[in-house]
Amino acid sequence: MSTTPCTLLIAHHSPTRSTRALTDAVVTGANDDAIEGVRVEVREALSTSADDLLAADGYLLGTPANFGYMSGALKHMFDSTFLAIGGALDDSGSAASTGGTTAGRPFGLYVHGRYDLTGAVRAATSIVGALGWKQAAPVLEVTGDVHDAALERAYELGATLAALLAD
Ligand SMILES: Cc1cc2nc3c(=O)[nH]c(=O)nc-3n(C[C@H](O)[C@H](O)[C@H](O)COP(=O)(O)O)c2cc1C
Repeated sequence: MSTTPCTLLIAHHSPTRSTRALTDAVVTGANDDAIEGVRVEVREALSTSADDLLAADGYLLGTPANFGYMSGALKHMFDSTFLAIGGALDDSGSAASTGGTTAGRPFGLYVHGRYDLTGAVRAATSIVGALGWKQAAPVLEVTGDVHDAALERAYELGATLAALLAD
């Protein structure tokens, strides 16, 4: 008898060497040989669709901090899918808390920047909070050059989310 593997979707915007190195480490960790029964899907945020998000059981989101916010690419992903994946707006047009389609699914987040990640982390966690996603690991915040310690933490983040879905 075969069982359908859970899917971990890694949706990221990694336009530079620093962000790409973190994403590569996250992906490698998620594919750790010790973790079985999880399919890892990697998508550029700009080409991540609502169907991709709906089909996943958990999420890893990666973005640089740009102008005090998440990248435009990750923002675009949420702008273009939010309502289709269970999000809702209140009467003022603000994101409203919802128990929609993807509510309860686990997520992890990694953010790279040069000096201040606050706004990017707050924006991303606020949106997925409105979707009802559950934070499954501390946000990985990396400021400045990406050294081995950060890459190890990125690997651990990927492995943590994948292991959670394998359980
Ligand atoms: C237009 C622009 C805006 C940026 N805004 C921020 C920011 O608000 N906070 C921050 O920590 N870094 C900021 N950065 C730095 C980027 O986050 C950083 O370039 C990115 O994570 C990639 O890292 P790297 O340049 O070391 O490869 C910005 C960079 C650019 C080009």
